[in-house]
Amino acid sequence: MLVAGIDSSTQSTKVVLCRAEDGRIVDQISAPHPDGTECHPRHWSDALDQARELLERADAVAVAAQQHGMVALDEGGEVVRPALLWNDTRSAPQARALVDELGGAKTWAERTGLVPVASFTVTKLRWMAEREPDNAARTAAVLLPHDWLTWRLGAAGHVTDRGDASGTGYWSPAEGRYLPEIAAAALGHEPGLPRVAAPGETVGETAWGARIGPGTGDNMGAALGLGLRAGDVVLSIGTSGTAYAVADRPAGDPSGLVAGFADATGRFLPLVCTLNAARVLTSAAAMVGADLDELSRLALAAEPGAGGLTLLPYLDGERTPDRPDATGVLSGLTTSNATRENIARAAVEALLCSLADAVDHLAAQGVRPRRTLLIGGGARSAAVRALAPAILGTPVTVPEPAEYVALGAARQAAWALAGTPEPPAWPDRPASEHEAAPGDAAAAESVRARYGVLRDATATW
Ligand SMILES: Nc1ncnc2c1ncn2[C@@H]1O[C@H](COP(=O)(O)OP(=O)(O)O)[C@@H](O)[C@H]1O
Ligand SMILES: O=C(CO)[C@@H](O)[C@H](O)COP(=O)(O)O
Repeated sequence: MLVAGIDSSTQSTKVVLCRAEDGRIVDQISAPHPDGTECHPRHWSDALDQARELLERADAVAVAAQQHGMVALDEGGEVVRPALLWNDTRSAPQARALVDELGGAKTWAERTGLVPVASFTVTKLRWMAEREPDNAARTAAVLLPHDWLTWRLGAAGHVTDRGDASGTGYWSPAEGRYLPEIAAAALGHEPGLPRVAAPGETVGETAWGARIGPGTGDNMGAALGLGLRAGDVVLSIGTSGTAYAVADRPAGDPSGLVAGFADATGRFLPLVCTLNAARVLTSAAAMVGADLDELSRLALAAEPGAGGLTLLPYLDGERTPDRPDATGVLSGLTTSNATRENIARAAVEALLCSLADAVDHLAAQGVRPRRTLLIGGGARSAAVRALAPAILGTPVTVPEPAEYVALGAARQAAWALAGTPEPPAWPDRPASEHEAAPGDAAAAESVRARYGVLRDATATW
């Protein structure tokens, strides 16, 4: 039996076809999405259509997709406007207003596991209600990207899962139910919301007769694809930077730094997300006129500390910390340290400092890492892999490069096929272990200290 897992993430769609019994990959394909922070959902289905032949070989399929995006549908199921994505910051003022209106950060964290920032769906509903009242009035149902793709594949009605529902801001992870009054307060009327399927449930059948799993958010998908265990902390360097761990109890962090998501297995997934990750490297590469491999080589040729350069990597505004209007800052520049090598090094160190902050936020909520895993496109950078242990202050495990989100969706599809209470036990994939080089370890403390000073000094800019 074969199963297909779909990862419809910010920059692209990736599909893997695997053997259902052990997850061995037999084929894979990818197709790009347009750039931008809003996207008509038809671009996701167009990208998926390019994988149609591969998909039709599968006996079961499931979709994991970028979280939080607002897909508004009218009475007839037509898309009302392009989806506002998780990295669109226009709803930051609405986020602040919603926090105040519904009783403050502590109440939000207790009720929904989240404190609204612009990423979460609920704030996008409010933005549409205020700025596009006609679109809001026409909105009969609100889905997330994975819900919409799952429906288009043939699900029986609108369906979601706990993982993705927990990123909306109108679902309670602690109680496992919607809070429709919050969606209504944001939008101006109560929209139809997708049914929350059980983990491992079959939610429909494709046109070619394959079972459809419930799908989930991309981070929950990666957790399932990695077979995450207690004590594992994942750092994912994709368009977003994320740090997360599985937990038996829901999180509710009133500071809003940690989002108290649910996972795709019935447990929970406390998670910190930044807006700036792999693209910090692509932007730095463009700055120094290099490709990504050359950027990595340049960074490794520089001394630890980048000759005194520090980059604050909030290029597209930032979500953690909540600074939607922030920009990047390059500090400490002199005539003697302004080299391509130092700029490359500063970019890699900045990305890793931002992830180290994310791990600290998880630790403040009681997550104690025993193993740190590095995944996502950015983990393909040799410089990231080499410098991560020193900046993070811990050895790092890098699973072999693979599409872990898509693999998680495939494992969920295999689960739906098996109809068992637990997902099939797929073997761990090979991984490499990385330790800090002595010179890097000694310098890391001052690199993080300088980064912290710049981060805090710019908080009110
Ligand atoms: N060798 C590399 N070095 C640095 N970044 C890389 C490398 N290979 C891919 N990337 C980056 O990884 C990102 C894509 O990662 P991915 O995890 O697939 O993101 P997403 O899930 O957000 O679409 C792109 O921004 C790409 O530039
Ligand atoms: O908003 C979040 C998590 O809360 C992001 O992690 C999105 O889910 C997008 O992920 P990538 O495209 O970076 O994989």
